[in-house]
Amino acid sequence: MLVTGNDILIPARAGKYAVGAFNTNNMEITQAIIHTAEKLRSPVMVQMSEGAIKYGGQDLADIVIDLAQRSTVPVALHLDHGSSYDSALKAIKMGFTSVMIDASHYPFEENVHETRRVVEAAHAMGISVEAELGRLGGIEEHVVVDEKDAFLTDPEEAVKFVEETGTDYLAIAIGTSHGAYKGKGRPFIDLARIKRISELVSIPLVAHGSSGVPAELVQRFRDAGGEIGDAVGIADEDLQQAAQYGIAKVNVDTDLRLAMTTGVREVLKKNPKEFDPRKIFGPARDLMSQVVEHKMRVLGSVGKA
Ligand SMILES: O=C(COP(=O)(O)O)N(O)CCCCO
Ligand code: NA
Ligand SMILES: [Zn+2]
Repeated sequence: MLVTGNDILIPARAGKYAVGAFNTNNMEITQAIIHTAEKLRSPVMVQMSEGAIKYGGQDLADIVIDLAQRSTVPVALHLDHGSSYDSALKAIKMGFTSVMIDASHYPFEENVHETRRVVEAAHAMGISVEAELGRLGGIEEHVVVDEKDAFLTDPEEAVKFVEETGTDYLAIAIGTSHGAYKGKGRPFIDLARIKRISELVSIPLVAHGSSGVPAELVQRFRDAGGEIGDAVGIADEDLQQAAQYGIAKVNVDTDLRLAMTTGVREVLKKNPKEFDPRKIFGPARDLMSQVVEHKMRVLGSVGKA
């Protein structure tokens, strides 16, 4: 069934598990996400960035909405990194049941103002909202500690932000970053900060930049002809700990991108004569389903639907 983000995330925070929010850009990715959620009896959030909306438009949104409506588990369609009030309202008109307004790059007051506008409009239409406080990722090792703190979400400021905006869930900057290169060795994620924020803020918390970038997938990508540097992601154990500390939504895009591309590359490399789209995209869909399954097991959402 198609539900709002609150319907999925409030129980997740209360139950100390997290729910995967997986980015989609086509039918196969959407099927891998929702069919795996049904197989595992897991709630799930399917998200589209503004780039995905540009790429697939209402056609793609309708694929998600139709699968969600027919699904036997709760599914929300979420706008990822909405950049403006207009973008959020457009997504709601397209049938999205959850929208992010990401005004985290503005000064605090402007972030509050922009977020509150979206919250008022979305709530008037029964849609739930994600906002962001703090600067996500891209924190390099060379950044000295206090500068590093300048990026990460301040717990006391988070309390004020949630009170002043009425946002339903909050994306916090905890050291993670988007993409395949999240640091060296075991990338930094500030579990102590998550715990502190969760003690002060009772709404569901969101972790962006949480792909695991598993080494075996990276190697398969390379072996199939892909080129990628020393890619590394967030450790499964760290995400499990974060879910104990109030993280209820975990964003995953890079792992699905790597899985789809690896699946396609392997077929094309192995069978240069192949040109049946079902034989090219089918294995990619299967590999993405494996990635989604692993993540749901790590986050603890299996059987929660
Ligand atoms: O937080 C994330 C996903 O992070 P990750 O790149 O770790 O999958 N997203 O919001 C998805 C869009 C960013 C481009 O990947
Ligand atoms: Na988001
Ligand atoms: Zn993100």
